Amino acid sequence: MVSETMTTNTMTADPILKVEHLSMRFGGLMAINDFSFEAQRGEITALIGPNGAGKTTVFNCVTGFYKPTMGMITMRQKGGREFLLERLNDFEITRDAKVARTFQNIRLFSGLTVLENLLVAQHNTLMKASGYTVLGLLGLPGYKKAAAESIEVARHWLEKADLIERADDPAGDLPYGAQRRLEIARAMCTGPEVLCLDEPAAGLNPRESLALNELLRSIRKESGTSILLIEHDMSVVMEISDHVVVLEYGQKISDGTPDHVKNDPKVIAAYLGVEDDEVEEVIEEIEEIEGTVGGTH
Ligand SMILES: Nc1ncnc2c1ncn2[C@@H]1O[C@H](COP(=O)(O)OP(=O)(O)OP(=O)(O)O)[C@@H](O)[C@H]1O
Repeated sequence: MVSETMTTNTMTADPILKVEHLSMRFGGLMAINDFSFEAQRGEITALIGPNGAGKTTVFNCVTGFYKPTMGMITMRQKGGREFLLERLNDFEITRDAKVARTFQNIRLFSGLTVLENLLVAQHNTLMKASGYTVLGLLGLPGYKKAAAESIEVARHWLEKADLIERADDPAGDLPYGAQRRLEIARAMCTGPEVLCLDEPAAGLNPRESLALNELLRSIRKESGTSILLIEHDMSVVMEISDHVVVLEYGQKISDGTPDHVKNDPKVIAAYLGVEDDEVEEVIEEIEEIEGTVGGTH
């Protein structure tokens, strides 16, 4: 029997992230209520749901910005090392577990150049190579090698994000869509195993949206980084995601492939703002209206 909440192929399952029984309470509000899902290694997993459903709260729990009221978030790196993210601080989640994130609102160093933004992201690696001493910065061969490598990494991601021509321009001068890609390139420079993107397509025009899709696809294909995505733009979600999880009022209402989720009456009801048993009726009405409009041409 196929379970109501279909998940991706369990035969080949290799979850990089497991969220189990997650709950988050803000005063009297249960923003997330006993929410569980898995993100598979190397896949793009999208977290969708109406406004206020709790998507950003889940993200904030995964990335250490919030400590969940209850639940367990396990991240398993490709080498087999496991981290219980709910027990770590945000900087440990980034540095040790290798989970990177971007935010709904762009947070670049707008006065620094595009290239400098990518080099700053590799500060931790460079400081380690310096032995945390000024002498190290000046003379250690290990530091020189690490510095050359970080420029190579930056160049690689500049090319992937189609920003190489703008490398020496201040980040703040880039068009909006390019700034979004720069944020993602900057996160990739830290060598993450999981990349969490909070509404990367928000405010993009269709051309910028296409460039974003291409960048995300190339990240999945070439780096093997797993992507966890919150997104309102359904064309982006349906085109690039391997797996979609739907939240409503802090609870999971659907989980499966984009096609499964798209046709799930519970999801349609949540987005239309109607009761489950009214879905068929509403869809018929919409089809009738579409038919009438189509018929006038
Ligand atoms: N720090 C907080 N303090 C109090 N309430 C919060 C806090 N963060 C989120 N909430 C509440 O939790 C609920 C879920 O919010 P959240 O931002 O996670 O939803 P969302 O699905 O990301 O929404 P949107 O799509 O609008 O960004 C909302 O009712 C919100 O008001």
